Amino acid sequence: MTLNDTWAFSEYFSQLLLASFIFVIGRSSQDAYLALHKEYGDLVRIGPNCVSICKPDLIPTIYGIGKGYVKSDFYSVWQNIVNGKRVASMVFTTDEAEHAAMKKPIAAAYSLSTLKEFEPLLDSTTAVFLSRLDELFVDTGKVCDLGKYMQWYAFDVIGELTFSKRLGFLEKAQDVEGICASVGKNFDRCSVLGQMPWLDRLTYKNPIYLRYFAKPVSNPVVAFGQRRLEERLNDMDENVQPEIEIEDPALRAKVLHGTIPSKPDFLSRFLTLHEEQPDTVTDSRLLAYLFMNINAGSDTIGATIRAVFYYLLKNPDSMTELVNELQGAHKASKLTVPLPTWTECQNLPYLNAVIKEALRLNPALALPMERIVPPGPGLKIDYHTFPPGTIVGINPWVLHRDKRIFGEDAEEWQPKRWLSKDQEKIKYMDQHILTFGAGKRTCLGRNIAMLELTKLVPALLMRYEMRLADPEKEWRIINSWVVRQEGLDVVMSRRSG
Ligand code: HEM
Repeated sequence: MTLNDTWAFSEYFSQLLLASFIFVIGRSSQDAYLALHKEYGDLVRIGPNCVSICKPDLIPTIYGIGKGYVKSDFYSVWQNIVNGKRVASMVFTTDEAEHAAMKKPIAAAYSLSTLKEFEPLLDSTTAVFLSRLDELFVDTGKVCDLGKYMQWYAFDVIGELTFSKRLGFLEKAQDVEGICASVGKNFDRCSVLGQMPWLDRLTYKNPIYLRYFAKPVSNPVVAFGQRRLEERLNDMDENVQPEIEIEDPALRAKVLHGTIPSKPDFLSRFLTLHEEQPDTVTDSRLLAYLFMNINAGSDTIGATIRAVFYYLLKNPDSMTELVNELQGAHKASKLTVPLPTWTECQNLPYLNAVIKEALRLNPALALPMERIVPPGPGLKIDYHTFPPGTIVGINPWVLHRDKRIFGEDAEEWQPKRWLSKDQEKIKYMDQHILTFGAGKRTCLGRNIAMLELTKLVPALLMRYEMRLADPEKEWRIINSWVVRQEGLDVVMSRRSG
């Protein structure tokens, strides 16, 4: 079959079946996209006006700054409704001017230099996490659904960073106010509607529905942020998370209680901006910032930590190599236990390679990141020209398995690829990592994510030996744009020495 034939075939296929809609409803679209690209090549038409692209060297063209490719209506579907009006968070606005206005005041709060200030907040939640794992699983020998706890950890961290309070997931060992379920439902619904945005305009964003039936705040996650905001404004911050007994004094010393006004959490930063620039940081934008943190910074982190541990547990050699590195560093007084510092963690090559490999094989957002071809000559790839208005996107899950970029073992877990002596090769691979997006719309929370991942993995591995409860069992991946993996059941014990 020639490229023209395959293109025609996939065109026919997409028209007939509305391919992307069907893949996404099936919840395993990452496999469907991979299979289609293997069969039909670099360009696969997945909807009447939509093309999935998997080809090296195209990231700068589609996502590069100043190239004019804007986000498609896939993103509009995720915009929330507050009091009958659309309120887009930064992730989901398709309007570049609005995006710039939203980003400018808050960008510094997410910068690398601010990171250090977040460490005590992060350590506080990690101390609670370890203490809960000790109590609930190590002391009892019960099997731990580590995936579930990792998601709760991620929620509590973002609560601690945003509101200076853990949201109580770990303390209560439950989904507080059903917020995980709400975030999950929102991903489930919007990932499907995003394939046919007109369906969203016809239903949830229909003016009649909005006028007569919609709740004042459409999304429970926004309502959740609103309640936390009101608590802060009414000085009702304390005592939200139940106090738990923490036996280990080294962990107890790290746990922060209640709100100290000088603590640099996101909410206090946003409130200061709200006071200083009320016309820019309006009431609704303030809520959008809170929603953005909870929505963008919880499930994505949970999915990535789960992947790190899944691959380590499935690859015992890799686990041993990492534990040896950590123990060696600890013996040389270069790694603090129970909670290592960010600076220490950055100096551990195998740890960083493991995290990079998990981010490559398991990008937390696994659908094409859709952009619209701008006015002008169109997008020319090989002998195809896609006219302005065509929706194009690269799916990180597929690109990260491309052998032309990552080599013959592209589909395998191989952290050592990141430790190659060939710096050019590493640079080329790095240029093709899309886990955090690319260009102007790159993930704003990337530094926080790396801080969280890089500190948590050694903290857990220095404390516990872990094994899969059933080594033969595979996890289940549910793809609702964010990938949610189920079935990471582990048995854990305290590591000796
Ligand atoms: C491992 C964790 C994370 C992953 C894999 C991830 C991934 C991504 C990706 C792929 C995008 C771009 C989406 C697109 O262009 O379609 C994005 C955007 C964004 N992310 Fe993250 N993210 C993570 C953690 C976080 C955290 C912790 C926060 C905040 C606390 C955050 C906040 C944002 C924001 C605000 C944007 C929009 C940026 C913009 O449009 O300017 N993310 N993220």
